[in-house]
Amino acid sequence: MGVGRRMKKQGPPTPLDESLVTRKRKQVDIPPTANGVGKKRRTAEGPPLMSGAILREQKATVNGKASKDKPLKAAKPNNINPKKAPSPPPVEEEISEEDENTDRIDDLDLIEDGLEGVGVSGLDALETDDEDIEDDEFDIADSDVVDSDIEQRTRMWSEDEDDSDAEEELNAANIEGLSRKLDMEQAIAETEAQAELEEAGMQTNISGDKPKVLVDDEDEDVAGGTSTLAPDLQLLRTRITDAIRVLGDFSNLAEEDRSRAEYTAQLLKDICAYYGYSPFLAEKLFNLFPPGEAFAFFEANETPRPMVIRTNTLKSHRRELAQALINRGVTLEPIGKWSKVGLQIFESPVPIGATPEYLAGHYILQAASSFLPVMALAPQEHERILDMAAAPGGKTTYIAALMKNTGCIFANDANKARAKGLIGNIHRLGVKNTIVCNYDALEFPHVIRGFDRVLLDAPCSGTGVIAKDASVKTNKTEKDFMRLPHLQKRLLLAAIDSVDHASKTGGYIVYSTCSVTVEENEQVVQYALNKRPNVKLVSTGLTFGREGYTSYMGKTFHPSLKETRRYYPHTYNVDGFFVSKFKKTGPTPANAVLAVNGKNSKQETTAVEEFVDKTPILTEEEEEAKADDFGGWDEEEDREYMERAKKAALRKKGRDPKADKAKAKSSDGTSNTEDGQAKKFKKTKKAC
Ligand SMILES: C[S@@+](CC[C@H](N)C(=O)[O-])C[C@H]1O[C@@H](n2cnc3c(N)ncnc32)[C@H](O)[C@@H]1O
Repeated sequence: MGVGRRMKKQGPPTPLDESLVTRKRKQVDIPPTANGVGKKRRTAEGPPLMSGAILREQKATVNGKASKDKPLKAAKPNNINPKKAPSPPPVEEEISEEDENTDRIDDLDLIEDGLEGVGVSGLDALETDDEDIEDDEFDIADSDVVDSDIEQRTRMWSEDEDDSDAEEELNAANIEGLSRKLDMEQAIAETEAQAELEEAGMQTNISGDKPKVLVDDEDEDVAGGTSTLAPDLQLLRTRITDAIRVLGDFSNLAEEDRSRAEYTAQLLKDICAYYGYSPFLAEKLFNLFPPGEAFAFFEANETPRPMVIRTNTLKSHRRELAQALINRGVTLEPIGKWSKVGLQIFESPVPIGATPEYLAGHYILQAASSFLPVMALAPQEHERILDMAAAPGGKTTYIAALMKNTGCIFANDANKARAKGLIGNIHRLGVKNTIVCNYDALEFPHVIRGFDRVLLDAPCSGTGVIAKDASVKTNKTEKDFMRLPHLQKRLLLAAIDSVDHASKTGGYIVYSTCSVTVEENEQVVQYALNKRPNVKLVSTGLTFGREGYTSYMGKTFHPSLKETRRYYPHTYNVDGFFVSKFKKTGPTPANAVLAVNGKNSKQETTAVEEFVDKTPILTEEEEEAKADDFGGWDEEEDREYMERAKKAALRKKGRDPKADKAKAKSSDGTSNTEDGQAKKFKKTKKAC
């Protein structure tokens, strides 16, 4: 590859080619909605990525509306063949118990092949003062880069070098011109979009005021297909957009004597046929948004999110890494002001999961939204952290990097095979402060507790990462949305009970999922608030993301749920995610049962022997005096807790603990106080 070509790749990606029908079609397809979703997507089009970003930043400054939770480029459509038809409904596969328990992996670390089309990010305009995260002082001008690109690249890095760059460009002399230019661009985009909408209307027989959406006779549903005919995707799509238009302006556009429910039912049916969702999941996801936005969400699930890598600051610096990859012909740029370690990869002639830098552990492939729970956790150096469901380790290794390999992390995963993958990543990235364990995390407060911070990145349905795993569209059933929240609730209580409320530096719990359903998020958080009055929700510290629901479909949640954050593919071009942060304010009250390793939830509420977090609140001197090599815990006390837990569990099963003890002694010659769990615990502690 010649220098010229390489240099060409270094700059921001070129704007989408006007001649491609795909762009137009994408615009046409966004129905104008009351909430402006369609409009947002249209107006985000136009200038090249970075210059667009800079201009938009300037405009935002001009208007004084640089909204922190409204990324200026968030709604930019992906450039991955927007014409692509949605994936057909996947063939239903039988899911093994293990797969079910594993649930979603929100990291791409196992991807080892090269890049093909990579979407344009909406991330780079997100703002934050991520002061906690260090960046480096790599001088880009010293590189072997040909001058012609330096200008572009300086812009590309301006956010690191000088946050005020964009504002400096905006001065009294050019403010008016820039503003006018932006207005013009916006006007052009809107006119284009309008024309295309009209054109779309004319292409069908529904041109006119009242689109024909409702199908009277199912047998004659040409668009939706019959038992013998494949669905007509183009017609289906048009009907979907028309239904959304009607629902957005019902009094004017609906046919006479037709109800909203009829239109909604038809729309849902068409969504299922077009995108391949089960009716159950389509409805669940549809209900999260106004119709127009739901459409944007379903659309976003058809294109992959941008590929992102996280610099491993234990081994490299972002600029140094970027330079090394640029030299290999990789086109990349920082993901945005909100992260100083993320790089978005646009194009690469080499497999990004097999470069020498990758193998040397200078970076990890990690979805952008997967940074967020760790940023919310905000681990401090020398702390003791528990990552309850850690494999394959994207978040664990980020925590280790933020802690600069100090303190101690317990990285746990119930799945042994996945825990091995976690070990691999830990080694590759040079993490030295982490102990990998393989417990059911429900056991945790009885294995070790007293952590400064706990991350529970819970197993979930993966409705936020459908673009990565389309099987979610059909393989999640009603049962999953009962089973998973049930597990998540118990895991969250275990997370809370594992934290030291008296931690001098922490006392925080972060609960996150890569799912967007309310059952797995707000409802789980609300359950924890109900069961543990010794925690409260606090700000995640994340500067963007939508507030969590405080009410949803007749359910009302605590007002503090607005401290939680939701992320969607169609708003920030990131995987769907949910992040919440709790502060533990006191010991678990006596009437609450410390989360136990019960096989059923009843144990939590009906245990005869209650386990109470008796951790006293100590003064600083007492804490210091108490602290042993690992922040202070009492082995005798833990053994006692474990024994009592075990006895309670046996009694509940109707067995006599004494008889079992005798049996255990006779079979392996050891006392049941030295059971597998205690041994594991001892080993773990020794290793630490
Ligand atoms: C969303 S993934 C975690 C991703 C991980 N935090 C990361 O950033 O790489 C959920 C994990 O939970 C694990 N898991 C499921 N049930 C568990 C349980 N009861 N205890 C501990 N881990 C569990 C799964 O094996 C899976 O690795």
